[in-house]
This record gives sequence, C-alpha cells and structure tokens, in this order.
Amino acid sequence: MKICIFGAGAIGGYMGAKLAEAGAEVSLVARGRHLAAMQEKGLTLIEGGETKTFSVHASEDPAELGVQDYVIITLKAHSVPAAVGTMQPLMGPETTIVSGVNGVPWWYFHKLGGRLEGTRLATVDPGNIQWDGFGPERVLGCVVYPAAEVIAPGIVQHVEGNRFSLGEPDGTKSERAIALSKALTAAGLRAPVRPRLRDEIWVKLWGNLSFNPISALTHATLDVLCTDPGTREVARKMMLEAQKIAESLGVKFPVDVERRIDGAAAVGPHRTSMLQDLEAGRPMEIDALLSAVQELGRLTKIPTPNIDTVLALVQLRGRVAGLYT
Ligand SMILES: NC(=O)C1=CN([C@@H]2O[C@H](COP(=O)(O)OP(=O)(O)OC[C@H]3O[C@@H](n4cnc5c(N)ncnc54)[C@H](OP(=O)(O)O)[C@@H]3O)[C@@H](O)[C@H]2O)C=CC1
Ligand SMILES: CC(C)(CO)C(=O)C(=O)O
Repeated sequence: MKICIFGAGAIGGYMGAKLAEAGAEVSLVARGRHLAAMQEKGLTLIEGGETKTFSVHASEDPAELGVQDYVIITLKAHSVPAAVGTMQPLMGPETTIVSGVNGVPWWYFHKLGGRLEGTRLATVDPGNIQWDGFGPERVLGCVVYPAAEVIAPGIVQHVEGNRFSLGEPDGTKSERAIALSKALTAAGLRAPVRPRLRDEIWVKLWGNLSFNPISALTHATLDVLCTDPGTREVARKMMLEAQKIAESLGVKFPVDVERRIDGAAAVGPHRTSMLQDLEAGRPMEIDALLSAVQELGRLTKIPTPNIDTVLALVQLRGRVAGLYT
C-alpha cells in the first residue's frame, strides 16, 4: 500500500514517522528547511520522552513519487487549493484522498443527502478547485486529534493524542477505509472508521471556531479563556449558533456546550494553534474554522451574530498582522 503524506509538517510528520517506524511504504511531501533537514538527517520524532530518527523518502516533487493508493493531506486548510495542481502526479483512478485538515471540509455536502446535496463551499474551496481537481468521490474524511509541533527543521515534537478518526462521506465501512485504518493501527495510531464522521467534525470544530479566534484576539490560553466569565460566554454563544446549524444538517452532538468548554479548560495553559500561528507570523487558518460556519449559517438561514462579530474581529487582526487576506 503506497501512502503519501502531503504537507508533512507537525501532524503529517508525526503520522509519517509512525508509519515509517512500522515499515509502511510511505513518502512525505514537504518544503524548505524542514524538507532539507529530513532529506539530510532523517525525520526525528520526540514522543513520550523518547527521541527516534527515521530515514524517510521526502520530496518536494510529487512527480518523483508517482501514483499512490492514499494521499493524506495534512496541510493547513488555506494551503490546499494552491497545491491541488501539484498533487496530480500522485493520483491514479484508484487513489483515495484523506483530508486531515481542521475545520469544515470542502466535501461536506458530498453524499450528505437533502436539499443541499452537492453544494460547494466558497470559503474553503474558492473556485471549486478541490471539488473539480480531486473529485469528491476520492475523499475519505479524517478528524485529527493529536497535537504536535515542528520544533526545528526535521524534528517533530508529539504533544498528546494518537487518534485519527476516519469516515466515508456516505458513512459506509468501505474497504479503502478499513485498509487504511489497519495500516494506521499497525503504526500504533488509533484510527476508528466512523459511520457518522460529521458528528465528530462538529465536536472538534465547536472548539476551533470559538477558542481559536478568542485566543488570537486576547492572547489567553485555553484554561483562561474557558473560565473567564466574559470569554466563556462569548464561546458558549458562538457554539450554540454552530450547534443550531449543525443540527439542522442532521448532526447529533454527544455532549453539551458546557461539558465541551469544561473539557477544553481542563487541557490547561495551551496556546491554540491560531494563537501559535499569529505569534509565529504564520498565515492564520480562519476561513475553514469560522468563515465556513458563517457560510453554512447563510445556507441554512440560521443567524450567526456572535460568530459574525468574532469573525470580523479576527479577520481584521489577521489582516493587520499580514497573516490573512
Ligand atoms: N499541529 C497540531 O497540533 C494540530 C493540527 N491540526 C490540523 O492539521 C492540519 C495540519 O496542521 P499542522 O501539521 O500543524 O501544519 P504544519 O504547518 O505544521 O504542516 C504543514 C506543512 O506543509 C508544508 N507545505 C505547505 N504547502 C506546501 C506545498 N505546496 N508543498 C509542500 N509542502 C507544503 C508547510 O510548509 P511551510 O511551513 O513552509 O508552510 C508545513 O511544513 C491543519 O488543518 C491543522 O489545523 C489538527 C489538530 C492538531
Ligand atoms: C483549541 C484546540 C486545542 C481545540 O479546540 C485546538 O484544536 C487548536 O489549538 O487548534
């Protein structure tokens, strides 16, 4: 089974190192100093107090890697459209694309059924670049739970978690999903195949759409923003708006908002990924986490006044910092 991880930074590097350790046929697409370091010295993973270095096949040129069985995309959401053309040499008629990207996925309305079946989302797939360039039938959904960081070129620090939930857009337990799940499980990762992946997408998104922008606007860590009465209330209101939208699309939430916020508060003094990006001067992942939820609100005719307000503020924050256009 040929697996290519496209955008092998923190999450892709973590997954790639685990697959390499298990002897899988895996290649990594990366760029810049991180790629050069992996090519020269291998990929180092720091996990659970242990440091291991793996020799990996890393390249910037997909043509060199050829057609794959699975292409696992672990880019930031805003980087994917520009990379669709570059990825074409990796794709043959049977290639599955695994979308390991946070936020509302561009394929959300593929095989969902209902009046919005087949709707494309301009905020995450401007110009339908992914819909037309990949084809939604190739997609296997994925919710990424681990936390990881590239702490130096070629070196990935695993922070916590090892679950990558997988799910077909139509909820079936397909052969391709089961085969990938087995490969990831053999690499020491948890990879359940879920019949209702969209439920998990929303539970994760609940946090990202509220905690991430609030942290970017206030520079507060997760424990602080979830317990400060004012910001907790902002997060709660945003999450309730999102819940209405999701439920109108058939999603079932297994927990309530208060429990979700309490769970995040218990994580402790974590700087959300959006705050980390802002502080490091990296482009901010705003559209997949917030603008897309606003777009879903418009499509379902559900008002989103709190999401609209926070989105406007964080968009301007990003623009002023030169990290969002
Ligand atoms: N990190 C985490 O703890 C978590 C991340 N996620 C989600 O997972 C996804 C991936 O995040 P993460 O791993 O942190 O992101 P990273 O930025 O660490 O990894 C993406 C990598 O892809 C590289 N890249 C971008 N464009 C190209 C290209 N065209 N060709 C080759 N390489 C390219 C980037 O290089 P460059 O740096 O030069 O741009 C970077 O090294 C995001 O959606 C994120 O929200 C979810 C849960 C936790
Ligand atoms: C905030 C958190 C931990 C969960 O919502 C997250 O996923 C992020 O930092 O992006």
